[in-house]
This record gives sequence, structure tokens and C-alpha cells, in this order.
Amino acid sequence: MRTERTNTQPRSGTGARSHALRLEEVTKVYGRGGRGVRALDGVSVDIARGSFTAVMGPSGSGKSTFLHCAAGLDKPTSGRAYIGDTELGGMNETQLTKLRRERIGFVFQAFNLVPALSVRQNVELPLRLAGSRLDGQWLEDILLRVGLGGRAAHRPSELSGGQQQRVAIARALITRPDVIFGDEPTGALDTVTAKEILSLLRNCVDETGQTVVMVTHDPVAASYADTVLFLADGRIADRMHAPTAERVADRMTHLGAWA
Ligand SMILES: Nc1ncnc2c1ncn2[C@@H]1O[C@H](COP(=O)(O)OP(=O)(O)OP(=O)(O)O)[C@@H](O)[C@H]1O
Repeated sequence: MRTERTNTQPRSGTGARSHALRLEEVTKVYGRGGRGVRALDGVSVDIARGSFTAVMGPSGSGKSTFLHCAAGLDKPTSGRAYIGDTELGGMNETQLTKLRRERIGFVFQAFNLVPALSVRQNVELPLRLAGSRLDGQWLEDILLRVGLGGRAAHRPSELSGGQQQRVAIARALITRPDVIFGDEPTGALDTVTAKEILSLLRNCVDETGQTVVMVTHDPVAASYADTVLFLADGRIADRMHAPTAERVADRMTHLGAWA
């Protein structure tokens, strides 16, 4: 049985569990005055290391804004975002770029691989950009872990969609990041391949203690997580532990997602 590790309460005092990321009263308003859109509205969440969290909600509920503020891609209008104990608000663009390269992994729907580079070179890229030393054994371990041991010399165009997403996951793992953020990582894949990729993300959490936070519209994808956060109108409307696809779909229906 899976251990419940995502603590959705703000951390308090001593004895708190180690968190990979934390948002404190994060509000994001796009635009100004009467035409401003409150995309996030006082969101507080504390996500434990080694946990798998899915973020769901109706279109426009603030999922992308949540991910962007948590990953330092966008600045909250008010409130604070932390990766580990590092508060992002005080950082300039150069520092944020460095933090994203070294401490965050991204897996997007569209894979975003460099076509001219081999699998191995794509996976090494974050370390090269960061000027960090490459641990060859770790690279080999990761390629094996994602099932690409025999494909290291291939170009992305020579791989299937599922294999390309495995490269993206390997690239996200190479820096041993605090958090891997997934933005619809299975959105472009067929059902069978999507399940393989979700199992791989699940294994990264269970076997290497990786933290994964994934935005998805798919209740089946969300069911691989330990916890689902449901957003509605920029707020956390609900959270579900040990989710099943049926319960997630039911909750989404009640949030009016598929009305
Ligand atoms: N750059 C922006 N400028 C103005 N409004 C924005 C901007 N980005 C997002 N919004 C608005 O903020 C709200 C939340 O958007 P967000 O993209 O976070 O929602 P979402 O849940 O990811 O939606 P979807 O599931 O459709 O991708 C929406 O009303 C959206 O129109």
C-alpha cells in the first residue's frame, strides 16, 4: 500500500515534514483594475518530498498559473513560493534561471527535445547548460531506468512518442531535481503508452524518492498520484488522497468541469 505523503497543510513550527515545494497565500492577478483576472486566489499548499501530486480543475481554474508560480516561471502578485527552503520571490531572472535548471525538471506534453542531438546529448543538456559535472554512471542508470538503454545514440525523430517522452523524463531526472513538474505529460500519447509513462513517473517517486507535480485533465492520469488537488476559480476547492479514476471523474463532474 502507498504511504500518504503529501501534506496539504501549511508547515507549522518544529517537527514539520520535509517539503519539496510550498506556496503560501499565493495570489496571481493578470491585468489591472476592474479588468484584472484573479487566476490564483490565496493558494497555500505544502508538497512533501517523495510524493506524487496531480493538479486538476476545470478549464481556466488556474492550473497552469499554479505550475508557473510554483516553478518560478511567473511571479505571484502576492504571497510566497518556495522550492525546498528557497523563496523564489527574492530572486532575479538570472538566479531563477539557474534554480530552474538545477533544481526543477519539466516534462511537457510536446516533449521539447532538441532534434539535432542524440538521446544521450538531450539528457545531458541541463547539466551542460548549468556547467555541472556529468556523472556518467548516473546517466547510464537513468537511461536504463526509463527503458532507453539501447537508444542512447538515436535522434528524437527515430523514436516513438512514448520513447521521446521517456527521454524528456530522463532529462528531467539528470540534475536530481527537488521537483519534476509535468504539464499534461501524457496529453499527446495513446492510452497504452500514456499508462507506461505514468507508471514510469510513479516508479521515479517510489524507487528514487523523486517528487512529481503534474497538471492533467485526465482522471486516469490523476489516479497514479498520491494526492489530487482540485482547483476551481483560482482556489483549492478540494483534495483527494489515494485517488481512483472513478472518484476523480465524479469530483470533476461536481466541479462543473465537463458541464
Ligand atoms: N497571461 C495572462 N493574461 C491574462 N489572463 C490570463 C493569463 N494567463 C491566464 N490567464 C487567465 O487566468 C485564468 C487561469 O488560467 P490558467 O491558464 O491558469 O487556467 P488552467 O486551469 O490552466 O486552464 P486550461 O485547463 O484551460 O489550460 C483564466 O481565466 C485565464 O484566462
